[in-house]
Amino acid sequence: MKTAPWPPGRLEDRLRTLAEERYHHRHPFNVRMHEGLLSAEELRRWILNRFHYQRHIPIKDALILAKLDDRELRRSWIRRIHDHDGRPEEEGSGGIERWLRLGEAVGLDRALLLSGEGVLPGVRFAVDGYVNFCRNGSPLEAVASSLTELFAPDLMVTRIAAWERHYPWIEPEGLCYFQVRVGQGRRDSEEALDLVHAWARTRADQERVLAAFTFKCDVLWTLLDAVDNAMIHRVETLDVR
Ligand SMILES: O=C(O)c1cc(C(=O)O)c2c(n1)C(=O)C(=O)c1cc(C(=O)O)[nH]c1-2
Repeated sequence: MKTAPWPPGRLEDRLRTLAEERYHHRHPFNVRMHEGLLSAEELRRWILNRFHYQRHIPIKDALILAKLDDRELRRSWIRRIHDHDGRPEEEGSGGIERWLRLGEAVGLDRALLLSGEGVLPGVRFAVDGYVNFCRNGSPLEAVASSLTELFAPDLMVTRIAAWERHYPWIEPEGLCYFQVRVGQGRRDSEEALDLVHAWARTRADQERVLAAFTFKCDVLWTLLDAVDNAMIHRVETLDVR
């Protein structure tokens, strides 16, 4: 006998329960960040390594775009690439540019971020894992893996407040990436959730959604593990002090 699909709302409840356990807001590195316990060196290392994630987001979105066979859907999804890469007619726009400015706000040269030097092996593996998951997965799985963004805006609001309070040495323009992303993240994750609700018609599909979401939580967690462990073992891949 085939297992019946969960009723509407149940899938979302399951996602929220999973996030409560596994989303990276619970990672010890984020907890210490919000408590104001990170050194300048630790924050810089996070920003440098997270840039590796940021610059791959439009690449994975281009892979998803290529899987969408509907013109309206492609028209909507392509906005994500513009949001990160910026539009040619708006020089200096886009999330990647704002992240480079975040780097500058903590004293990291943009040339260093762009060089990729100092990106930890664990971060490279985690980001490769995410990009390849979207390359090889079904449209449903690839879109579902972006659903962690349902929980990113609240985390960013906490992060902005924590940075203003505990790390006043960071130039305020550095926060711009997060201030802009809060709204974009809410809109993008609601769009992704609507697609997932429309596409996941069977219990097996719904289970695939949860598996994709869990995988993505693990990507984000592993990225922070790598950054955190570099501190503990003082891996001197790069002096970013
Ligand atoms: O700082 C964060 O905690 C955080 C989390 C996430 C997320 O949960 O995937 C994203 C972002 N930031 C982000 O800035 C971003 O552009 C983004 C895109 C995506 C995605 O999977 O498509 N996630 C996230």
